[in-house]
Amino acid sequence: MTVPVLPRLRVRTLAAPPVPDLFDLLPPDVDAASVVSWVREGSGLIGWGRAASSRTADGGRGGPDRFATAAQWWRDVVAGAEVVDEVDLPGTGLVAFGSFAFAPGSPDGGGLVVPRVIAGQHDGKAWVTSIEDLDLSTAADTEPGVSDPAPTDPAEGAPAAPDLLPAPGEAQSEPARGIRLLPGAVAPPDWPRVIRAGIARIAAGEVDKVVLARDVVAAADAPIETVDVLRRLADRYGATWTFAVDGLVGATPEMLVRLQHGRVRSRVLAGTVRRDRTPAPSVTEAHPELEDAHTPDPRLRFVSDAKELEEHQFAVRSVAEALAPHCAALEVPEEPFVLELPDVYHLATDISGEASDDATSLDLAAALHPSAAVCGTPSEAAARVIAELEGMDRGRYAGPVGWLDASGDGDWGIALRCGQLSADARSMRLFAGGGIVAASDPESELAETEVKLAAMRHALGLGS
Ligand SMILES: C=C(O[C@H]1C=CC=C(C(=O)O)[C@@H]1O)C(=O)O
Repeated sequence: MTVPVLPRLRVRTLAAPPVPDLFDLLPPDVDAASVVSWVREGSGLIGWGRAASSRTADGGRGGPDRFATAAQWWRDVVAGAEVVDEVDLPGTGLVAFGSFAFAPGSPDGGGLVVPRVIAGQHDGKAWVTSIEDLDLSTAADTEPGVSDPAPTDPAEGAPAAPDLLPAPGEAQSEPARGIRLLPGAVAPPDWPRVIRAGIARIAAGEVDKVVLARDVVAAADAPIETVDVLRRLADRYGATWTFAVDGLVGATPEMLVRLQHGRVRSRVLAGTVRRDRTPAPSVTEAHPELEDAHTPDPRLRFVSDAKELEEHQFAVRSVAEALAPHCAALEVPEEPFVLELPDVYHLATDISGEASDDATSLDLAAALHPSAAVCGTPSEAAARVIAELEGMDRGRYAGPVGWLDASGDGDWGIALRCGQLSADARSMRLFAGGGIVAASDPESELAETEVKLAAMRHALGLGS
C-alpha cells in the first residue's frame, strides 16, 4: 500500500465581506471534483482546489483503521503547518474536509482533504482561508480562483481575501438536461423482497433492527454540475447540511457529532413518514394528550407510533452508548421531537454533553459509526445482514462526512440524501435506505426510499 506524502502547509485566514450566497464564490472554471461544502442556512464552509489529501494514489485507505489512519495523518499535518488566523472562529485556520466509507471492506475508504481555498461565514462574519503546500506551491498556484503567487512569510505576503474570490454572482445555476434514472443493484419492484428477507432475519433473532438501502443511477448526457446540485439542495433543504467531498454530494439532516469548545452534540434521526402520508399512524397511550382521534396533524400521531418509536430508540441508544465513554453529563431527552423537512417528517433526538477526554471530532465520529440509524442493532450482525442482502457496496453513503480544524473541533454528519458522482461526471449513484424492524411493511419501505430520493431528484433538476 502506498502512503500519502506528508505536506508542509502554510495557512492564512483573513476577514472577508459576507456574501448572500456562499456558492457564488466558487470560480466558474473550478474542478468540480475538488469542490467541498458544508453549508446550512447560508452559513458554513465551501472550498476548492487541493492542497493536501490523506488519500493515496491507489484510491482510498479502507479497512477498519481508515479513521485512525486519517486522524494520525491530520495530527502530523497540523504539527507541520504554519498558520496565521486573523479571524479565530469555528472553521477558520487549517481545516480538512472528509468523508469515509460505510463499510471497512469498501474499495473507496475515503479520507481527509485540505482544499487550496476555503470561504466561510457565520453570524454575519465571513472569512477566506488560503492554504498552500510549501513543497508544491508552483503547481498549486495555477488552480482556478487562486490568483496570487505563494507568499514567503505567513505573517506578511499572503494573498488578501478579495484576490482569492471570483466576483459574487459569476456562477449561475443551469437547469439539468438529459438525465435518466436507471435501476441500481436492485430494481424497485424487487425491493420489497429484500425487505422481507430483512424482516425474516429479525424474526430469526439475528438482529433487532437493520437499515437496508438501495441505489439508483442517474445517467446524464452532459457532465453533471456539482455546483448546480449544491445550489438546488441548499435552496430547498436549507435546514440540512449541504455537503460535498470528493464527488459525494448531498443534503443530510443528521448530525453524527459536533465538537465545539468542549461541547459535544449529536442529532439522531430514525423514524420517517412522508409529509402527505395517509392514513397517519394511530395514537397510543404513550401520548395521552394526543388521543384526540380527529387531530389532523400527522406530526402528533407520528410521535406516538410504536414502530417508529422503537426504530428511533435503537438509534438513540447506540449514539448515547458510543458517546458515554467520551462525555460527562450526557443529556439524552426521553422523547423525540419531529423534524420537518420538505418531503418527510423524521423523529429526532438531540443529545449533548461535555467532552471528558481529548478525542477529536473525527475520533468521536469514528466511535459513533455506524450508528443504528444507518446500520442496525446489534451493529455487527446488522452490518453482516446488510452486506448479504443489499447486493451493492454503499461506498461513502451512510458514512461520516464533514470537517475538522487544527484543534480537532468540527462537524460530522452522516452522508444521507446524497449521490456519488462518477469520475467523468456523467453519472451519479443515488442512495436511500430505511430502518427495518419486526413491524415494518415491505411496500411502505419501498415508498420511503422513493421519498428519501426526492432530495437528489430535485438536486438533479428532475422535480421531486
Ligand atoms: C438511511 C437513511 O435514513 C436514516 C435517517 C433517518 C431516518 C431513517 C429511517 O427512518 O429509516 C434512517 O435511519 C437514508 O436517508 O438513506
